[in-house]
Amino acid sequence: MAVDHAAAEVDHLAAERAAARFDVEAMKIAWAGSRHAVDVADRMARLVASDPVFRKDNRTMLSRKDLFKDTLRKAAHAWKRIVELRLTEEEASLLRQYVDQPGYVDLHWGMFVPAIKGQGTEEQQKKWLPLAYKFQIIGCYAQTELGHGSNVQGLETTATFDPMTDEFVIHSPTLTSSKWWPGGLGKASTHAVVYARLITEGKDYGIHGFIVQLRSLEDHSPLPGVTLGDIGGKFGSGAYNSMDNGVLRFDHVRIPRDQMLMRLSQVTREGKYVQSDVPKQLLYGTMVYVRQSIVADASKALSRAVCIAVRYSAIRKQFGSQDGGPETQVLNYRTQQSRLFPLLASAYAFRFVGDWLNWLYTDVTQKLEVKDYSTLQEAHACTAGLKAVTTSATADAIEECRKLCGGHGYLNSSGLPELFAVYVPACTYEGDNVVLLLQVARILMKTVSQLTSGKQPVGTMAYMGKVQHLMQSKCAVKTEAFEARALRMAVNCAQNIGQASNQEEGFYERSPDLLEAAVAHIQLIIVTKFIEKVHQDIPGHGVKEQLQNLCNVYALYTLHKHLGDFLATGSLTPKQGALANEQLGKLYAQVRPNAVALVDAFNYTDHYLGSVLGRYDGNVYPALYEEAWKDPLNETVVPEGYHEYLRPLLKQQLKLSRL
Ligand SMILES: CCCCCCCCCCCCCCCCCC(=O)SCCNC(=O)CCNC(=O)[C@H](O)C(C)(C)COP(=O)(O)OP(=O)(O)OC[C@H]1O[C@@H](n2cnc3c(N)ncnc32)[C@H](O)[C@@H]1OP(=O)(O)O
Ligand SMILES: Cc1cc2nc3c(=O)[nH]c(=O)nc-3n(C[C@H](O)[C@H](O)[C@H](O)COP(=O)(O)OP(=O)(O)OC[C@H]3O[C@@H](n4cnc5c(N)ncnc54)[C@H](O)[C@@H]3O)c2cc1C
Repeated sequence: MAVDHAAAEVDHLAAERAAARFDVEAMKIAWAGSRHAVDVADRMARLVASDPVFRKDNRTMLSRKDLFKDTLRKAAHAWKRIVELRLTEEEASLLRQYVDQPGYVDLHWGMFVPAIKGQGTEEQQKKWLPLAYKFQIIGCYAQTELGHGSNVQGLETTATFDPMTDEFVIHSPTLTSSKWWPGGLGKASTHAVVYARLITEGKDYGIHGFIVQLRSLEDHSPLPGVTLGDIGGKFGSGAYNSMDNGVLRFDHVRIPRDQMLMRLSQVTREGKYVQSDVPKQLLYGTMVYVRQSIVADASKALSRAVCIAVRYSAIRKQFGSQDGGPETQVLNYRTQQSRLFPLLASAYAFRFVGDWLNWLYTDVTQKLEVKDYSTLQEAHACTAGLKAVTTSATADAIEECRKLCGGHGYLNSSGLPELFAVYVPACTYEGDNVVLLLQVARILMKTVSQLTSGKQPVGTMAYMGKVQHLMQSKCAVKTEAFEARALRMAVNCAQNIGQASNQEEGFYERSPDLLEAAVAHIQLIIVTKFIEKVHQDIPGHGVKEQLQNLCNVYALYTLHKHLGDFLATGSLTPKQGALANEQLGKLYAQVRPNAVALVDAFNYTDHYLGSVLGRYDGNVYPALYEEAWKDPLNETVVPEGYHEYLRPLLKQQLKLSRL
């Protein structure tokens, strides 16, 4: 049962809902993963929607200061509820999701705690995690600097070991070494995991993590030698401005030696650097964790936007009534369908690939615990690539949904401008998408180069082992065409790089093609995982059929959009390309009667959607009208400034016209 719309008097979308050819309740389970997941999400969504502290309809009208204070208030209230109701970790994390306001807690739970868990020794975890779990300290993840973000090895902050005092001296030697961007740093955090170059016995050992206290636990003032603040307003109103992204400089700040995160390497009391027998890439482990959770978030953001656009498109009518008949629902226009339904299919595709990625991440983590590092590269390639492809597609899709809602989509009350503004930095944070795709491309090139040596690729690269077959065959319009396209693009790149004077130069020259090869590889993964999902036993009347349909839409739409790649690599013939497009049109017709029910299956409350256009009851026009009157500009009939600026102008014009 959906949440705060139960009491709606009229369901303007009732006819749409009645037309659906599948069991929506069963689809909710397929989307959420289990009956239990639906129930917990429902309970948490209700809890948030019914609590006035979590109100967010006025957010875009708040000043930055008020918005920040509102975020602090919501975070404190959420924590109070979590403690009072003894919520489980699963429930608490859903509660935070439905509160739906970026804030320091995201970085505290999402990066600070995982960094200590992943890079701290058992002893360090015992010391710091209980403090973090009880919010006795608030932490952030201070990696990026003013001068370097993507190039982590280029960071300049130093941590120099002083054997005299058994301390590290943390220092910002240049302006560009100032930490810049960390969320929660600007105003809230008391501590940070700071990434700095470790220097001991006069040698620079590169980037390592350190736990550094930044503010007093008594009065929140910065500790001696620490300069910090907020980096300023960001894109959009409301949106990510609730987050205090910060700047931080150190002037020879001393921390005890045991605040270096020492699971991967240690510095002894004498100042000797000791490398553990684990791969040094584990330093990047927190980023791998966050990237997989960003993929899960992509389907949430995309499904929100699509839910708004589908419901509104079913309500909105334009044209077609010249002879007095009813106007056409814009959802019936073929163009609206061909723009919107692929996004609906993508929301489902990203949801399922996100689940799979979560499984992969859990599997890798378990292997790491028994010192099996064999799937580390696979985890890096999949998290980096899927993060890049799903966030770029989602950001574009939210903007497309805004356009699909016409003029009203541009109003803050549609929820779409803020959703876009909050979401779009996902293309940059946790690794710029281009930089991440180039990481995937490097791994692809490595895999191609190993094919001749007989080394069989594994995991998501396994298809490359079918090189003989895929390089020659003409493909049916199925997964095989995606495999052939991805492999041939990668092999073409490898051949072109091979002709350059050296590997690095070749990689640099061919990087635009490499990006496309990486995208092709990742799209193959998304299609494959969607197909695997629909091959599972999925209960509920018509549910499997709908998912099969959406899977076909996602695959054929991707094919249509990238037809140039498929044709250029000879993976498909032009005739097959045309047939695929033909088929796509037919699939849209099958989605149409189910579209509203397919977005209902996301089970979002009106509070979470935060959109007058996406209301469950479809009662859009009165809501739009009422919302307008709430704007602060409408508090007075005659605007402030009339007497200073409008009246004199109007009087002056009167004089001129009399001349
Ligand atoms: C409407 C309201 C709605 C409200 C919604 C509310 C919710 C909102 C919540 C929002 C919360 C969002 C929080 C956002 C947090 C953002 C935090 C950040 O950005 S934090 C900052 C994030 N910053 C970034 O992401 C920085 C991006 N940059 C980087 O990650 C690295 O510098 C690099 C990967 C690009 C290069 O690395 P580098 O070492 O220089 O050089 P090489 O390339 O030579 O690689 C060497 C070897 O390592 C290997 N390898 C590499 N990575 C990994 C890995 N992860 N693992 C394993 N292996 C890895 C690689 O394959 C190679 O292997 P091999 O060939 O030798 O075998
Ligand atoms: C909202 C937000 C929140 C953030 N939160 C945090 C946080 O909590 N903690 C933290 O430490 N950091 C945080 N960051 C920083 C973020 O991780 C970095 O901004 C991100 O990793 C990108 O790095 P950059 O800014 O150095 O971009 P740059 O690398 O300078 O990118 C600029 C351009 O150069 C291109 N480029 C760069 N390198 C290459 C290359 N090798 N080949 C081709 N093109 C290239 C990029 O594609 C891009 O177009 C946050 C950023 C944002 C926007």
